[in-house]
Amino acid sequence: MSQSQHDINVLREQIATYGKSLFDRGLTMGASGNISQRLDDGGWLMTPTNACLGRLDPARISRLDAQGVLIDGDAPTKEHFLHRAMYDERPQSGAIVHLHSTHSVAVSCLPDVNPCECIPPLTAYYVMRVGKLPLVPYYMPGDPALGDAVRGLAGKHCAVLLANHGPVVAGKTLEAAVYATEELEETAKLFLLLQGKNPRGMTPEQVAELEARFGRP
Ligand SMILES: O=C(O)[C@@H](O)C(=O)COP(=O)(O)O
Ligand SMILES: [Zn+2]
Repeated sequence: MSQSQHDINVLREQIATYGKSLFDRGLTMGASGNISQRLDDGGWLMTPTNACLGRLDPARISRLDAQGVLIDGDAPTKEHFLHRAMYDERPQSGAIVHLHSTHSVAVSCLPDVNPCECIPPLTAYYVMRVGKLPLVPYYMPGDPALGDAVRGLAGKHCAVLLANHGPVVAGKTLEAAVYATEELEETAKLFLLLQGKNPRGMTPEQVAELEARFGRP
């Protein structure tokens, strides 16, 4: 059964609350970033294009039907196809967060980043929340080709890093997607702090043990 209007309004409020929390902590700036939530009827709530995540009006959050047609609220983020590509490949995911969080963006600009795993497994929590983070080649924001590029990776990865742009992170719930985005940003910071220091990361055995115990994110 699909959600009631009341349930959808609660989800709208939740997007605005998390958006403000992320913005207030400097995890995204200006009108950058976007958030979406899958709905039971096959549609989505998405933040409107050019909206500041810190000042979202829940009533103006875009609601799209299962075909991606706007049925309520303002025009959606220009990355709607990127979010939809990720949902198509990840039926287990209920929400997606895209930010321009500083340290994650910095990693996305490094020349020698490993495109299969932009940040090594430095901590257990990173392995549990984010896992292997692939790099998506640079595309202009809003380019539909970005959706196709993400589609090829999203089935196996809950998070991807857009080159010279920022992270896109899916979670079972919006809370889970936000937590994973925060963990990614903190680990990107650690990774940058440790540049040139030859850090001791998690061993493949330790990573495998975590995956066996907690599953892949
Ligand atoms: O970087 C961009 O332009 C977009 O990816 C973005 O973060 C904000 O775009 P809108 O969601 O369309 O405002
Ligand atoms: Zn962006």
